[in-house]
Amino acid sequence: MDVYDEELIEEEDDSELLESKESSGIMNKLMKIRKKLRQYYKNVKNIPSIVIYILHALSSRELFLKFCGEIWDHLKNTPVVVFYGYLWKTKKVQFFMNLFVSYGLPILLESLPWYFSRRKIGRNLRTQKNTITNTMIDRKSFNWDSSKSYIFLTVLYTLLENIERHLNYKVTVMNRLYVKRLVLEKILYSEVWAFSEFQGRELEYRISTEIHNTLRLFSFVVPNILSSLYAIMRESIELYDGRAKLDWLLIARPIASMITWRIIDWTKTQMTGKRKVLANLQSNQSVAVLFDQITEGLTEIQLNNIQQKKLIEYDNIVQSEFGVFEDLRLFFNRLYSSFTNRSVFDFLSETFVASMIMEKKDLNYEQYRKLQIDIDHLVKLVRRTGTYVLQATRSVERQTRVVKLMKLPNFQDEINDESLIKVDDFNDITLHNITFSYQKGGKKPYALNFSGKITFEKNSIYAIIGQNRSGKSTLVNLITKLYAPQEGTMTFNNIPYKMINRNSIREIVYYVAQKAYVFPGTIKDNICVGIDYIPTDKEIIRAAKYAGVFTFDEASINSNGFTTTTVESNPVAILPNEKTIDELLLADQPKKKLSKKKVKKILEMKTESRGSNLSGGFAQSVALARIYLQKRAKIIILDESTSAMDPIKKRDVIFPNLFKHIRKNQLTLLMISHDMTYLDQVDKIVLLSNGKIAGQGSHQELVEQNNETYLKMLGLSSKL
Ligand SMILES: Nc1ncnc2c1ncn2[C@@H]1O[C@H](COP(=O)(O)OP(=O)(O)OP(=O)(O)O)[C@@H](O)[C@H]1O
Repeated sequence: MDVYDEELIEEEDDSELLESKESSGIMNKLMKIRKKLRQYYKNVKNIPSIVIYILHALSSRELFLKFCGEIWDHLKNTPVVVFYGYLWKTKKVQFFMNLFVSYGLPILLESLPWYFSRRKIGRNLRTQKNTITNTMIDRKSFNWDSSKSYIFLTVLYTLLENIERHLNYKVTVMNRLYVKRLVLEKILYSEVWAFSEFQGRELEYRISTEIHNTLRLFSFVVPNILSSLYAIMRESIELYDGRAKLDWLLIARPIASMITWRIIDWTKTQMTGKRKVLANLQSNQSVAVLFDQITEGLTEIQLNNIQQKKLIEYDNIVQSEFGVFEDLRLFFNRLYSSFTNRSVFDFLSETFVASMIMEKKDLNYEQYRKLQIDIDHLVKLVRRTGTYVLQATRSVERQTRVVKLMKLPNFQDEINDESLIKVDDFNDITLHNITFSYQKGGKKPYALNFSGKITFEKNSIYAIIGQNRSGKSTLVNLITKLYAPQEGTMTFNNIPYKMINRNSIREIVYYVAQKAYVFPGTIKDNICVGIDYIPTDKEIIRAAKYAGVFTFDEASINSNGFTTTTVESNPVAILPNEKTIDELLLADQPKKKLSKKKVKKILEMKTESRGSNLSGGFAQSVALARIYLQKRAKIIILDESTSAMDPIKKRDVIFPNLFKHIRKNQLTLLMISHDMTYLDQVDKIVLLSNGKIAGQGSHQELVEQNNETYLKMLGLSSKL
């Protein structure tokens, strides 16, 4: 039980408390006992240690409060508490439905007259079935009344059972969906760096499933344990009332039968069961991974002719599976199961006990059956309770990984944190003497480690350049508050970054990555992602046009959409300037403008996950188009977002439109690129090398300074 793990019961700082109370006599004794107890429970982690721990906590008010605090600290991150807390905040109806269906309804049904209680109806049904059967055995005439009542009770029983089941099912399905939403919310608002140990699929499937399973503890397992315990109590009382007819053999037989079945099951598992399951799981997983790899890298596999190697990999997995199937033990396992399933023990023991009891207690067969059925039912209840208790233990064990996810650092609370400043305009950003490392604790190697100052001001265009791994993207990561530097100062409008709400910074910034974020939908959907108004067709077309979405090799568009071949730019396909939507769409002069049909076709073209049906440069154009629809952004950051575009498109469409847009709207552009052709058009270049500032200034200034690194990058240095 992780609630009672070492952390919780380790030597706490209540030593002060102990000392301050040592003055009083009785208290003194209590303290000594408590010290001893503490010594004991420190070493023992089992139920007695937990009981002792609780007793210890109950010995003073302060310790009790501390104990409650500690328990809460542990519980608040458990899936059950987190999930119900989440429902309470976001979906109260579902919260109350959970409580009602799991706890309220069973209590309600049990407290209404007997024909509302499944337990009581079940008992009546068992008795009536026995009576009807025995009427037949005794060759008496058929009892229509009992039969009618049996049918009626069966219908009622099924109705009640299914109402309960249906409600349970509904709540469970909804819970499952809300669990996924909770996980999604955690992912969306968690610090990106905290995810290294979680994989996307694991978060979506494994964690969701584990949270869901642990919720069963609260919504299914615990209510069932409680209702089974209640039923055991009631059924035992009723049996006790008729104890004159009871005999120990009657009780011992089903217990012995239960134990026998346990032994049979255990032996079976020992023989082959677990090994088979394990092997199957492993091979399934390996096959899934192999298929994943193959679909991801199919192009490379085909072009490099490595299909045979992949088939051999599969054959190796199949071989390991055969290793298990060839095992003779499987055959013996089957043989053993067929024999034990014939229930020899059950049959012989029952007939033996029946003859003994009927004679000893002077019972007829009907009376004997009635007793036996009630006892069997009781044993079944005990067995069921045991299974639920086992399930409960497993659920608790499962919590560890989920708790880890719940504890992931996230900034959801920051959204409404009033103590942080919200910036709503942009003047400047400065970074001064920054040291930053991705390693925990800010240890070497440093991604950035510079002395000096970098400033980004409003209404300006900046190019951030440098060789691979020089720290360009890292600089952007710091500016967008994705990470914080270990040393140095960073300010936004002269306010230290630490004091600023990160969401407010991100409202002002619009970021486009190198690998375009393309999701399944249409090109139009992908252009409009993330904006909080509905743009007109005219706005969308203009954005697309500025970003080069219509600048392509016309031959590459066919009846199925685009081919993924590299395209050569066709500047003649550029749309005309500033026309009305109808003019834009109606114009159909193939050599100069795109027809309405083609524009529509492009915008409505289906995109696949990760943009797999788009060429790299085209996907980048789609992503770039988004910046032209941003109305709040004051800073545009492009992190190699044009790297896959052809040089003609960049020269004729992308850069002219981009710079015009930035200047016209008085925005600030931070552009990371390995493209050197536009550098004379930017206001300032920030040159990085190995995490340090290698130069700053306009193209002209850097050339005049004879900046070695810069000239080298331009290919102008003799010291290449
Ligand atoms: N998420 C990360 N975790 C650990 N190290 C990282 C991470 N991102 C970058 N680094 C490391 O930080 C250093 C700087 O990387 P960064 O991506 O900032 O360089 P860059 O100049 O943008 O490079 P490129 O031109 O290749 O994109 C590199 O050594 C890189 O390996």
